[in-house]
Amino acid sequence: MYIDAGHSSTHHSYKLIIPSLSHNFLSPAPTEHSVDHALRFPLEMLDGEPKFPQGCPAVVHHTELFPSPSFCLIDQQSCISLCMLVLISCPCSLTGQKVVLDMTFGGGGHTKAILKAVSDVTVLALDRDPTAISLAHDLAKENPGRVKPLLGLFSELEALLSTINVKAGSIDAVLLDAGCSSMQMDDAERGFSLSKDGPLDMRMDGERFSDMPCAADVVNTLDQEALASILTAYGEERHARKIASAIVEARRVNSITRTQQLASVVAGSFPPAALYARKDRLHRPAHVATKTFQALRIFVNDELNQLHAGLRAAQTALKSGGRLCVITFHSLEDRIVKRFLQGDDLTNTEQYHFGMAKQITGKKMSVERKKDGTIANWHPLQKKVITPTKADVQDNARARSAKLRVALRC
Ligand SMILES: C[S@@+](CC[C@H](N)C(=O)[O-])C[C@H]1O[C@@H](n2cnc3c(N)ncnc32)[C@H](O)[C@@H]1O
Repeated sequence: MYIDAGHSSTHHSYKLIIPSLSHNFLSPAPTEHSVDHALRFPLEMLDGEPKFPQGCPAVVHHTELFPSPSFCLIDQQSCISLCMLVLISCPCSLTGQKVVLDMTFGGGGHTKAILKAVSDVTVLALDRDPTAISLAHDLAKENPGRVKPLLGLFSELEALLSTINVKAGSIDAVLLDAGCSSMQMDDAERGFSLSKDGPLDMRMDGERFSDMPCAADVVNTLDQEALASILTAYGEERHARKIASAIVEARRVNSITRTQQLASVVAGSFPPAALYARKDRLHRPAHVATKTFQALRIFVNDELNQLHAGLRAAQTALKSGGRLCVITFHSLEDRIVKRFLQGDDLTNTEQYHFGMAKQITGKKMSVERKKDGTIANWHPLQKKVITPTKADVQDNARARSAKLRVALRC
C-alpha cells in the first residue's frame, strides 16, 4: 500500500514513501520523500491480505499450567523455565521426535535450553541476522542432526520451511521472542544502543541487505512530518514534533551518522533537567532519546509487520494442539499478539491500528469475539498475560517490560 520496496537484487534505487500525518491513515495518499531508499511502512497489509481462517475445529482442554509462573526470559542464558513448561509439559505432550521452531534464535539461549530439556527434539532455528545464524551453525555442529539453522525473515518462513520439506501443520511448538537481541544491543557497531557510540545503523540484517536503509538514512532523509509520525507511532513519543524539528535543524549543519550524535541532538531539544527525568519500569532514569531509538529501530526493521507475518506463519506451521509462546517487550508488539490470538482480523482497516493509526484517526480499538465466546484459531493457555516477577527482573533487568503469551493451536 505504501511502499514496498523490499530488497531488490536487480536495482538499488528505492522509494521511501511515508504516509503524511495530514491525511486519514486508513485511506492514505502516500507522499514521496526520497528515491534513495525503500522501507516498507508498517500497515501495508491493510490492503488485500487474506483474511484469517475462521472457525476453530476443536478446543483443546488443559489444566492450569502456570500456578506460580517463574517468568523466564530469555535473551541470554537465563531462565526459560516457563517457556519450557509450555513447550514440553502440556497435557497433550507429544511422543516421538518433536519439531520445535525457534523463530528468534538470537544468541541461542532458548534453543540450547530446548535441546537440553528434550532429548528427542529437532530445533529449526530462524533468525534474520547472519551473525546469529552463524552461531546456530556452530550449535548445529555440536548437536548433529538436532539443529537446523534458517537465515531469513518471519515473512520468509513459509518458503524456508518448504525448502527443507517441513510441511504446513507439522510443527509441535513455536517460540517467538520479539525485538532485538542483547548481542545486537551490546555491539556498538550495530548502532542500536544510545549509550555506546557507533554508526547509526540499527539494521538487524544489514549484513544481508546492505543496500536497505539504516537509521542514519531515515534521520537524514525524511521530512520533519514523516520523522514525527515515526516517533509518535513507534516510540509513542509525546514530544515527537519537537524532536523531529531538532533533527532536521541539526542535519542542516552535519549529517547525523553516529548514535551519540543523535542522542545529543534529541537531548538538545529538552532542557538539561529533563534529560533523565523519565523513568523506566524499574524507576531508573531513562535517557530522553530512548523512545526515539526504539521508534527508529522498529521502523528500520519493519518490526510490526514482521511480527504480524511471524504470527501468521506460526499459525500455518503449527499442528493442531501445537503451542505458541510469544514474548514481547513493548505495548505495540503485545497489542498485536494479544489481538491475533483473540482471533481479531488485523487486516481489517477498522481495527488495525498498531499505534499510529489509532492516534491519527482517534478510532477505538474494538475486539470482536464470536458469539459463543470461542476463538477462531487459538486456545489461550493462561487467562492473563504473564509478566516477570521481581526476582526475574533482578536477575535480568532487560526482562523488565517483557510479556509472555501462550496459546494452543486449535
Ligand atoms: C530477543 S532476540 C532473541 C534472543 C534469543 N531468544 C536468545 O535466547 O538468545 C530476537 C532475535 O530475533 C531476530 N529477529 C527479529 N525480528 C526478526 C524477523 N522478522 N525475522 C527473523 N528474525 C528476527 C533478531 O535478529 C534477534 O536475533
